Amino acid sequence: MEKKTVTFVAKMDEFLQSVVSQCNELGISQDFHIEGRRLDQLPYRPIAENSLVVLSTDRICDQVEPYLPLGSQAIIAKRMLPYHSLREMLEIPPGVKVLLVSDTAETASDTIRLLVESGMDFELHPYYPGAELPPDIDIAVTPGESEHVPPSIRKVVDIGFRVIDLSTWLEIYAHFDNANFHKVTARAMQSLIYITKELNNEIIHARLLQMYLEGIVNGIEDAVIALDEQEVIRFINQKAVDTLHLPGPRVQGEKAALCLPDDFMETVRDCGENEELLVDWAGRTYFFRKMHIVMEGRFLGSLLLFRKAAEIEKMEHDYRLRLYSKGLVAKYSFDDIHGRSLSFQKVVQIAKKMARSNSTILLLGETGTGKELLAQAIHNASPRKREPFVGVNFAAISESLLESELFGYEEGAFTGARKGGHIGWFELAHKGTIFLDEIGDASGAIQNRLLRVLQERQIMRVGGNKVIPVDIRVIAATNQDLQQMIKEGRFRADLYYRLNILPIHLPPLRKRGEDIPWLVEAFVRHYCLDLRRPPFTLSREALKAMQEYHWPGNIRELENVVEYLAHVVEDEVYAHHLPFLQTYNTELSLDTAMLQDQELAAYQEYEKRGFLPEMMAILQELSETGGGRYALQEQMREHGYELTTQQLRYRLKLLQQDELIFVGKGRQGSTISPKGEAFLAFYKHAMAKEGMK
Ligand SMILES: Nc1ncnc2c1ncn2[C@@H]1O[C@H](COP(=O)(O)OP(=O)(O)OP(=O)(O)O)[C@@H](O)[C@H]1O
Repeated sequence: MEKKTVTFVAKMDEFLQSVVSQCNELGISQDFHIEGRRLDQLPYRPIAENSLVVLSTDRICDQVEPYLPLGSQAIIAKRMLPYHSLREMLEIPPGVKVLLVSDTAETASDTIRLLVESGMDFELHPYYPGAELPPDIDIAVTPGESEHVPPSIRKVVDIGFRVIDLSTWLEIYAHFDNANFHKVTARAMQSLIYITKELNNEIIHARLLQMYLEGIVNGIEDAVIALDEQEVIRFINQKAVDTLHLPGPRVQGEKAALCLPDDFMETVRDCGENEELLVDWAGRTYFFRKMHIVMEGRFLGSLLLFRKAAEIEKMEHDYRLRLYSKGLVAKYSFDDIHGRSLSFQKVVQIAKKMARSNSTILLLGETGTGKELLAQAIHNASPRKREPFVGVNFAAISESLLESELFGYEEGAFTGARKGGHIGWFELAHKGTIFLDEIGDASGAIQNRLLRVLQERQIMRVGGNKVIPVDIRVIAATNQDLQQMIKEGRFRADLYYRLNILPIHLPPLRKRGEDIPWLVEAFVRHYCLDLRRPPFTLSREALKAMQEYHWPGNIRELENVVEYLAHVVEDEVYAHHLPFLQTYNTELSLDTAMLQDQELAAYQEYEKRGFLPEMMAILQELSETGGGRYALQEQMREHGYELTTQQLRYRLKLLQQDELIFVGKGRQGSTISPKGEAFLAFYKHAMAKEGMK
């Protein structure tokens, strides 16, 4: 059978092209001979006789009429949106303002009508070249006219040309009595089924996602409520239902003001975006936070999160306890720092100011001047106070261990490396403060690595290949003259400049004699309380002697002296009681039976580490001669103890920490303390008893 002709007439080529592709898609070209004419072609490309003429719009009827061949009939095409455009349109949130961009006012309003008929419920504003652009719109929809979209639009959805509606195809088939229309509907249905399936999958996916999200939000510890822009409750988790004593999640969909407590709603309104408040409702304190939900630049509502303040405090407390158990806390604050001299007050004032900044601090001062105390106080006055404080003493740990302790190591980094690797001090200090004590004792290799950490704020574990960023505040301290060490090539100048950003010089005690009475008073109070004994006073000449003494061990030494006095004097201290004015005085020495728990612990610790005899030999040497480290090293060698400088320094440090010796600055050397004498006597006594058995 000869195919009948259908001629489509339109102003634009694009319409004719879209008809051709629709005919191919739906198999219409198999039933009809399809022709296309642009309006301006009609004078020289006549329409075939007996052809059915389909006009793209009724607006061109008058222009086409003169060219209609005798006996041919014209119909107006009804148009619809292409199915594939539906998906993209559904992604636009309902109620949003959308610009409908087309080439003319007519096509713009035609498309708007089509969209409204298809159930799209966003606010559509027509736009075409020359039209005024309404304000506050950043999404545009266009039927293949994206070149007319104004540049201020952020998102463009091109739905493509409107295609011929199925009812028009039915009219064409009916006109020629062609019974094949069912094939066309079948093909059209296929596309629809495909789209429906896709949408269905998306709905299933969205439901699953919602279930997951609800599971997550119900699982978290915070109470959560989501309100839309009309303050209707869109979501509420079980925790919120319980906290506010609500009848159940069925309040979802209700106006918040009608079902949530008044004082709660007051907080919701008072709280700004992303603000956090501490509020009291029904006699309990809560931590409340409000966040705005914004999509495609549009405010969709608010997310309210709240929790009992006591729970947060408990969490913080538990966290602090964990830090305590690992020894990662700073015990001291500025309240524990005594001293009223002008020079010292200045130091404290500067330190308090520096605490607020994040910059590196370098504490310089002789041994015992309070560098570590100050570092802890700075940490506790800084915004990092709730985070770890990690102290590293470069003199107390051997070079071989130091690198892996500082930076951690990966599993298998070396023989003996722990399974699962090991977290280093820099990582432990993340978010907190790392205190690099005795930095002058760091070896060249460690100085190199430290420099890199300070520059890059990231570390790499030993045997690892991953860089780990660390957010740390660095406080370094030394009693050595770093500038002199730089001159001698023992300290890197660039590391010094990285550390010396905010330097604080702690004055030695001999330069602030006016502090001595205050310090003595504070330590007397402390130790007498500790020993549960009445406080004692210092005679005028004892105080004078103290102010005249040169205090090589600074405040640590003064503290030790007061502790010693607290053990041995009754109610008044005279100059002859002062240990630094005596050579060893048996009458005043502690009875070995009086060995305190702390000393006993030290004794057992040395024994456990296997260097009790060495420690006693050091004490013996110091009790006989005293003196500098080099001489001591030599004397120890004579006694058969081969100690490296590092080892000797470490042992002296331990003895000093246990208050058995006083360590002087530089070449001043160390002296045994009265406690040390008692300790030594106790040891000798124990050895003698051992020998008699
Ligand atoms: N201003 C002070 N007020 C009260 N106690 C102080 C003060 N300064 C120091 N101390 C006490 O003196 C002792 C030594 O202080 P700290 O360990 O901080 O000194 P340091 O300068 O770090 O010594 P080193 O260089 O030997 O490590 C500590 O017991 C500390 O509590």
